[in-house]
Amino acid sequence: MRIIVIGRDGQVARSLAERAAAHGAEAVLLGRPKLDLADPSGIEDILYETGGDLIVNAAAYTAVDQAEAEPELAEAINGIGAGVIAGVAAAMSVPLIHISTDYVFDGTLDRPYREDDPVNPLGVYGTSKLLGETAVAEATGDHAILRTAWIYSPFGKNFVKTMLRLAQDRDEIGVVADQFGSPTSALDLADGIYAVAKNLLSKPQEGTLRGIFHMAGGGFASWAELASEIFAVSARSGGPSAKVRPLSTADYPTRAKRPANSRLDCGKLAAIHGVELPSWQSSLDRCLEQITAEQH
Ligand SMILES: NC(=O)C1=CN([C@@H]2O[C@H](COP(=O)(O)OP(=O)(O)OC[C@H]3O[C@@H](n4cnc5c(N)ncnc54)[C@H](OP(=O)(O)O)[C@@H]3O)[C@@H](O)[C@H]2O)C=CC1
Ligand SMILES: Cc1cn([C@H]2C[C@H](O)[C@@H](COP(=O)(O)OP(=O)(O)O[C@H]3O[C@@H](C)C(=O)[C@@H](O)[C@H]3O)O2)c(=O)[nH]c1=O
Ligand SMILES: [Mg+2]
Repeated sequence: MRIIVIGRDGQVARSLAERAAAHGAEAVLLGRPKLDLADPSGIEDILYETGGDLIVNAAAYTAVDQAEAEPELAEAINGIGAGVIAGVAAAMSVPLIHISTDYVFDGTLDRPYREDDPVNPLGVYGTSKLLGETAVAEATGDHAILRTAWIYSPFGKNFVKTMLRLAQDRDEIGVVADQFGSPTSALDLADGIYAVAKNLLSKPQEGTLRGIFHMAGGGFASWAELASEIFAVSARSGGPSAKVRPLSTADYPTRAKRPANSRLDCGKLAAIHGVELPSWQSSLDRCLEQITAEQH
């Protein structure tokens, strides 16, 4: 199985590269400057030249606060660009796995979100990702849109690495305790993506395998709970740690509004694709081990 991955240095792209061999797959990563989602002109030629059995779009404009100041760029990359990739996937007759986000929801529901719950993004990033979902679905029926959340990994930028960095010169860190979600290891997500890829390729006509699925780590947390667990694990191995001061959203103003509840119900994925990601706590342990190992 040869997979074309859109995105090169991102958390999910790098995790797909790292996990490829374990799934007997070859991952070819395409990123800027060669492939720029904001500049659709050359994309079709590059994808045809590269060739593959399936495309995974793991590239996106992911700076949630910055997006409020750059809505056109975020929508070009996450909306129009995603649709261009999907159109080429259709032309090449290969399935597309597209990665989307919990931030398409407004967070007002009082239970974990299912795939068919109403979307209503609170900010530009979520709006742009929702445009991408629509563009993908319009361009090709042969797709799985995987909504995931709160990704962490040893790679790139994420909340886990931010907390470890801040703890290096602070004893106490204020973290919002009233936003709840589904922390997800990018490496677990990569394993899940390969499992879905195999299902799509082995049953090209099977409609139930196609559509929107929630794929996130097992269990839920607030950002403050996640931070506390990061520091508890890090402290045990002598790494940086700090006391977490729980804040309300109002105490931590940000440019973009974030959902208070974006917990994802992943039952549909388990029932249809037979995929269930490990609990966020067990994977966080492994991620911190990997981060610590890389620092020595
Ligand atoms: N991070 C998270 O918590 C979550 C992410 N997601 C989604 O998961 C997917 C992967 O996210 P993640 O790996 O964390 O993202 P990262 O921010 O780690 O990486 C994003 C990648 O997209 C690339 N990219 C950005 N703009 C363009 C462009 N114009 N053309 C080509 N490539 C571009 C970046 O390239 P470069 O290195 O050149 O900047 C980078 O490699 C995205 O679709 C995101 O929306 C969903 C839920 C949670
Ligand atoms: C750094 C920091 C953040 N926070 C809060 C702000 C925010 O509510 C929450 C998380 O902040 P971050 O900016 O790290 O995370 P954020 O950029 O909102 O993360 C999101 O990224 C996009 C790409 C997604 O798709 C989402 O699933 C989600 O992972 O923690 C604190 O309370 N204290 C802090 O010191
Ligand atoms: Mg951020």
